[in-house]
Amino acid sequence: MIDLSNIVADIAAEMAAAPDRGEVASYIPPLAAIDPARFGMAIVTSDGECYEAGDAGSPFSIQSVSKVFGLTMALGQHGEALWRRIGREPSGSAFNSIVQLESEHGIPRNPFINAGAIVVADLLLGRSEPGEVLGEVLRFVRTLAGDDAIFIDDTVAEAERATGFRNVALANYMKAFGNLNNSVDRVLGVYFNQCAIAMTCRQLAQAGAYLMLGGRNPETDRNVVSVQRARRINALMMTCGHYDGSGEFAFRVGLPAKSGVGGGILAIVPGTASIAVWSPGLNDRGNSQLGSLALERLVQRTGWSVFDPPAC
Ligand SMILES: NC(=O)CC[C@H](N)C(=O)O
Repeated sequence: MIDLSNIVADIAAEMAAAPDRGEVASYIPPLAAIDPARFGMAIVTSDGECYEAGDAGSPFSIQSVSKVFGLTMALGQHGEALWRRIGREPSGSAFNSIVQLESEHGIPRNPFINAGAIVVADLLLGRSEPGEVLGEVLRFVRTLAGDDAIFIDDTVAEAERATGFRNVALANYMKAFGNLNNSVDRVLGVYFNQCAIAMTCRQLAQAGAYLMLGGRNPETDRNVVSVQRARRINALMMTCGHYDGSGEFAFRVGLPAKSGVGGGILAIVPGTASIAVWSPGLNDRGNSQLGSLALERLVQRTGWSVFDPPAC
């Protein structure tokens, strides 16, 4: 019998003592100010329990973890047509890289690198106003988490707009290839604000629960996506969710997971658990250093990697 309360408490204690905490993202100024000593973890299980430790109740900037929610919404609106504009292969490049776009005609490798998420933002926009779309994204995440307290951190969004030169470059480059319908300004208005959503580990683990349950949100008991779509989103998280660190993460942890430069990671154990970890220090691939380590320890103690045999 797995004693999750103890496991989560032990991991949080080990992480509190960890000497190498990585480097906090510095290119978005408000993120640079976050204390690297923070660590939180929350696990929502398929039987509705929530186990948590450390700073699991502190909001943090979810950044690229939001790409999972954006993709889920865009697939709901556009279905398989989305894949005409975005690939499904790992990039092996940094999250904000531009290099592949030139030889690949402005089609981003996958929806979880910045370029891919910018095209997703364009798809979400359609002919609507950025404010409306952001309202929908926020409503979606609040519904998934069953918590209306989730908010967009305007200071972070503003800082991203002021410093997001690479994202402006990516968007312009894809626009030149005809892969954005809206203006760069409108698309990035959605993208920057979506990245600036703040959530706690508890809220994030709850929001990801539909991916553990074959598309069903346990809060509303409604299907957010079909079983097949949940499986496919999980597959993309496994292969692309940690950018050029995705192979290493699969090797060490073996779970579908999506990271963000705020230091958050959402990881899914299909049929069993939805897990959110947060520690702001990043490794050299821009993924949470201690978040990855905490998940590695968790799968070692639970046998939850998708590459482990089922528990007998
Ligand atoms: N990896 C990330 O979390 C990147 C998201 C960040 N908002 C950016 O665009 O650079």
